Amino acid sequence: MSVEESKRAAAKVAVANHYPKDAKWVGIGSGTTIVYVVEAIKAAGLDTALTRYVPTGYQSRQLIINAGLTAVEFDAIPAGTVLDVAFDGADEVDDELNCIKGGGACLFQEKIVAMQAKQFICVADSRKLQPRLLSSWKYVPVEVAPIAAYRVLRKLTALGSVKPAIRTNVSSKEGPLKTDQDFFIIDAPFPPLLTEADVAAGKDGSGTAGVWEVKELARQIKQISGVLEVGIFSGLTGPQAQAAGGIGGQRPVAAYFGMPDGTVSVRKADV
Ligand SMILES: O=C[C@H](O)[C@H](O)[C@H](O)COP(=O)(O)O
Repeated sequence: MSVEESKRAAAKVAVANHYPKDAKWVGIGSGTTIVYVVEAIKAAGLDTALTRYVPTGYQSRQLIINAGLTAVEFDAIPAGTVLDVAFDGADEVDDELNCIKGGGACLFQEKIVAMQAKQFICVADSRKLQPRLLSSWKYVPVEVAPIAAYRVLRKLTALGSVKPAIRTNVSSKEGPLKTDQDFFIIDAPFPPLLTEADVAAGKDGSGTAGVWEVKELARQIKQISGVLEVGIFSGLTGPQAQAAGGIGGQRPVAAYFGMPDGTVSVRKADV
């Protein structure tokens, strides 16, 4: 089965298992895999007339509109509204469902949409399924204010990143790539990151200087002035956040992976 077909298979199962029949608010992520989620929503024959779909960027909004669904920007949803579910792709997912996102330059809106949802569901193909983050995918995308970019590069190097770099356009237009917020993306390589289970088992990283635990690295990058958001999605899941009196979490409750043999593999969070 092709990678595209495997993404389609994963999307179909994820929508069948997690799309509430009476959904009023649904978050729609970015990238190539989310296209199949929207396709599956349409194919399910649900009544979507009263459902509002919250995009995570320009591509996501166009996807919703072109599917004949109703897009409502994040800043236009009524105060106190909690999304029933948010679907999105990922660049890599570890054993504990921590994710790397932002390979397609979307991460800030993806994070606020995920964190406004009762449950965040990840859909991907088998290449994204790894025991630890940065096993196959090699860098953490970080969205930064252009004026602070060189400062952030220096701070990332101090945290142990080897040769972080401002992402440039792949088109003929030269210069740094701009996000939907008109910010830059810095791609910061780090070695494979430790999970909570690794830390509990006493593992201490690569043996060299630096921060290698998922949540701690995310926390330290987020603290750098000039950083809008970091492409590590870790910490609480939606249900865990709600149990703690909050709304949603940035870690998915479940991740669906389309496998080369046509099956769909599922990882579920500890909730
Ligand atoms: O920046 C892009 C987003 O985080 C995507 O969700 C992520 O890169 C996965 O994209 P794809 O489904 O194309 O692999």
